[in-house]
Amino acid sequence: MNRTLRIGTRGSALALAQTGHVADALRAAGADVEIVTISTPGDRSSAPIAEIGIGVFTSALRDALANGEIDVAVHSYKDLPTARDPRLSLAAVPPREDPRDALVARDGLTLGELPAGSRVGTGSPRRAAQLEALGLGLEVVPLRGNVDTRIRKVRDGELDAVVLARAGIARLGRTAEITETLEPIQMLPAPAQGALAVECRVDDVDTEHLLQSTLDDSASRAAVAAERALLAALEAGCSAPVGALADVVEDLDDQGAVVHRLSLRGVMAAEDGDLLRASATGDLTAAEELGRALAAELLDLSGLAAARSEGRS
Ligand SMILES: NCc1[nH]cc(CCC(=O)O)c1CC(=O)O
Repeated sequence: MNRTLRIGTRGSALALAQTGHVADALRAAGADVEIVTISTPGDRSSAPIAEIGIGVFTSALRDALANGEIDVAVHSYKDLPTARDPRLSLAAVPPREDPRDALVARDGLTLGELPAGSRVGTGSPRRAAQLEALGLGLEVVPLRGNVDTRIRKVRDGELDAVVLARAGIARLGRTAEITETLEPIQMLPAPAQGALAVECRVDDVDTEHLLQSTLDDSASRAAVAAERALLAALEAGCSAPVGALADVVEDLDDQGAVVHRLSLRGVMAAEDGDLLRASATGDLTAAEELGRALAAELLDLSGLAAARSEGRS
């Protein structure tokens, strides 16, 4: 291809870092690329995400792509709405970063070392619900802003700790500031956390092929597909309290041969704030079915939980 690919990105340090990696990989494959920064309403507002809605970071980028202002859009996958955009093709899911959440706390402390009453910042209902369920007596404080702003609140002494996606901190080269990486058993990440979504126009088959062959990682794509199908089936949107994580695991088939399968875990907050958990394993080629099946199981559990709390009252 001898045209220059215009890659659109948000202007935050995190977005520029992750788009830079995508651009480098495309250049290494011989493509001619240029980066175009697009400002989104999500970048201009400081209201809680739950109020301004899912898609605030991504729809301006998607419109610019559909209109032909750019040829490729790079998103944090977890910020995308679950509904497909018929104008666009999800051409590549690059190898996923560590999907876990991370704690940045004062004085090098871990979650378990934070004294009761410590103020822990997060704007995410998913993180808040899971922090509260740990029973450590932590005070969860609402928080928004970019990675730098959030970490600064700990440095300034305004908060004792913040919880962030490890991937975001890593992409900014600041992993030294992490005081604990949270295990999924305590804190399941957001569906698709740590993954990127690289889109092009649905009719731009040359670009689609280039992105797919240069960037796509099938294991990351399958894992994220399962997590997102679970989220979509729970109709929860980005900031609702749903966590999910799929891992590719080795299993044995009927003949005793090693096969790769998907192991999916999910968590959801019931109405009374209790956490409901479920897990299941399925074929790599049926990721979305696995996600939907686990969502159905969580919905059954939430029905049982609701009936139980009614019985109590
Ligand atoms: N909601 C904002 C957002 N979108 C993507 C990331 C981090 C990188 C990623 O998960 O890919 C973050 C920051 C955070 O949750 O701490």
